[in-house]
Amino acid sequence: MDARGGANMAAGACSFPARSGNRKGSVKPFFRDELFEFKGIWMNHYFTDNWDNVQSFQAKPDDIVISSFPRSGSTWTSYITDLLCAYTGVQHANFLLNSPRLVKTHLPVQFMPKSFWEKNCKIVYVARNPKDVVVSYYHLEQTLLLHPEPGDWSSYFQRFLQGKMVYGSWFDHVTNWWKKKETYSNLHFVFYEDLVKDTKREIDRLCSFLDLFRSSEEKDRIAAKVQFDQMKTNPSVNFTTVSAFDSTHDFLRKGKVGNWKNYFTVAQNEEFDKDFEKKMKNTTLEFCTAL
Ligand SMILES: Nc1ncnc2c1ncn2[C@@H]1O[C@H](COP(=O)(O)OS(=O)(=O)O)[C@@H](OP(=O)(O)O)[C@H]1O
Repeated sequence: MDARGGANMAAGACSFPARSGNRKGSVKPFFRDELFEFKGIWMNHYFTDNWDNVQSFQAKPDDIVISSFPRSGSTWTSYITDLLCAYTGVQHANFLLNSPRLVKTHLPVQFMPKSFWEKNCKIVYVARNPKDVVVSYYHLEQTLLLHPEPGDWSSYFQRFLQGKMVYGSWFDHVTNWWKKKETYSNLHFVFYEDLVKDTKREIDRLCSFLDLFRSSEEKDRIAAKVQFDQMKTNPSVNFTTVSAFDSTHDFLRKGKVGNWKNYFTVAQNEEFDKDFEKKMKNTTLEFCTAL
């Protein structure tokens, strides 16, 4: 979980859950860590060793949380939100202040520190077609050295369906966050595919949710600044250069809807669709997985 910036923007960036990659005397700064079941969710130690601090995190009422299952567009949404909170065409003094804090997390809803609920913080949840998520996650895990070895594509695909991923099952993650909307109104869903299709409209919606008033010109400037090609060349949001990554894959990789079609076999697609239908049958959340 990163506070003020998932997009590593202004002051006060911190990571949550946060800890050093140098665990239990390991000489390597980062190392591949195995999955284990943690309170019913597959996790790795990198994200759980700091658990008491995570759970006792003290939220402030104006904190803005950006939550998602990994690889769903959270960096993009964090960057947009960060610019919306800070941007007036030129960087003004507030840009250097620590409020509001942006807190980026991939925690399943049941793991969220209770302080966020008590303070009624605004939470933006980003969701993406799981077929693109699994492909994107597969590439990330090849390069992000603190995650478990991804193995080959077909076994990774099976693990995704079984929910044996860092942060658990995509299906549970998304549907449980969606269910939270029934009892918590300060929760806004953003869909990656909508952001790709019409960034400006999603920025408008974010502004309404966050009670931010930005001129049309400001929103246009932000929409241009957060396009994939712009972000890819921006080291503060394309984290490929940080030391936990080897440099063979890009953190901001393709930025496309439907890239899964280059990886799924016909049989995998059929298996996925069947599983999707079964696991999503009790939720009102609708997804188009054919895109
Ligand atoms: N501006 C913009 N336009 C389109 N797509 C974008 C953009 N910014 C990030 N991305 C894509 O989002 C994917 C990464 O998601 P996350 O930021 O949630 O990843 S992470 O969990 O924090 O590692 C990852 O998807 P893939 O390219 O499919 O791997 C990023 O490229």
